[in-house]
Amino acid sequence: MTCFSFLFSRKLDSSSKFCLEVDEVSGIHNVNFFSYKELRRTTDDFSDSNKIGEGGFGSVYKARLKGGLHAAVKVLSATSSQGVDEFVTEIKVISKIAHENLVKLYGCCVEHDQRILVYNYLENNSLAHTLLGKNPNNIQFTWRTRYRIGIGVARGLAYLHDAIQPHIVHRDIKASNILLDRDLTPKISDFGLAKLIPANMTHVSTRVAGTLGYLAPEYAINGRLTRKADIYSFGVLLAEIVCGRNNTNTRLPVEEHYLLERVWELHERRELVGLVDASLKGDFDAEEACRFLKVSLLCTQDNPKHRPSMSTVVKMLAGEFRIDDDKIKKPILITDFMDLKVRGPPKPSDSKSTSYAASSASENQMTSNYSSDNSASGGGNMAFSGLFNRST
Ligand SMILES: Nc1ncnc2c1ncn2[C@@H]1O[C@H](COP(=O)(O)OP(=O)(O)OP(=O)(O)O)[C@@H](O)[C@H]1O
Repeated sequence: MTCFSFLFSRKLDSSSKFCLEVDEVSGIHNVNFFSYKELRRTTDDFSDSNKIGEGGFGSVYKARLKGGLHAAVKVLSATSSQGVDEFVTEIKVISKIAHENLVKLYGCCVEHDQRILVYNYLENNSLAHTLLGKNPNNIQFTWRTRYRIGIGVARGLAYLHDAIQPHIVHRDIKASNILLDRDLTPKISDFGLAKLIPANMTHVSTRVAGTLGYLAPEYAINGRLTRKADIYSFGVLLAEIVCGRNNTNTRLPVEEHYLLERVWELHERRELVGLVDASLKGDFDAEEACRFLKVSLLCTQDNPKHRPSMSTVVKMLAGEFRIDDDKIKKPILITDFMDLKVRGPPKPSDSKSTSYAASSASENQMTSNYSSDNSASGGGNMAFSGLFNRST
């Protein structure tokens, strides 16, 4: 990891007083530690004017560090649905790796009951806010930009999945976890749910967590986590990037609610080009755009073994690996075998914690509350940390 020691007050070592305070970070090395005082000062006492976002973890503030570097400071809130485990996972995973398409962790703060993460500041927010949301900076997502974003995210994931040992499964690939820097280079963020898969293992069994709409059905049902779960989520995200809409949008006519279903229908009719974001006004490379949508279908195939690896996806997107149309079958949606029902229409005031019930053909049942992901989804995306009764 790059050392930013000129910016930071201390690093964790055996003499650090923080070691005594926090069992949970023992075993974490080479992480820069900020003092709470310093972060308070650089965010102007966590002022509202410096607040740049809010997620499941807590609030995010813009800070100006010593030396003038900007940072995003994520403060774990006491009421966060995410906890100390995810805080520690995030530090352990991201502090050891570096790639152009992954967010960079500058360090953290662990003092008394404060848990804070400090990242490089990314000027252009997330794809959920910009491409799929209100787009306050009025970013122009030309076809070239979308192409670069799609391939960039694929490269970041290929690095996590194939280039490093143990492999890392991110588990929460979605539009709000893809941040954009000044040049609109995509950076995968939010490693709090990530899992390491040692080389000698094909999967790990784990509590199911992720975001509905992006969640690979086989993982949601049996908790067997492989890299293919991320590949499924990437396929959903890729379709969103090309089409400029959320994977689920219940404000659209009923036949258009689910983006993947639309992609499949138009693929069968050989009319994929009709799905490309209308805001491009036809100014795109049709061959590339259709190729991207076909990759999206391949990534979301029912049988995880039929989904290409991320390294192959990178080559397919770049046109260096031929896509065999015969291999593209109907993608699988979680709604295909889980009868997900909203108990009553979500009210605007319910936007942070709407209860959802799920019943499925199997014995599995989601037992958690869900919270809505972002307003642009038309109530479709539900972020959750779902617990399934399962026998794995
Ligand atoms: N490194 C960063 N640079 C700039 N803005 C950031 C950075 N990290 C987060 N943000 C902003 O803060 C918001 C909240 O981020 P956070 O990762 O906490 O939650 P989220 O991914 O939006 O939602 P969830 O926690 O439910 O997955 C983001 O949408 C983004 O606007």
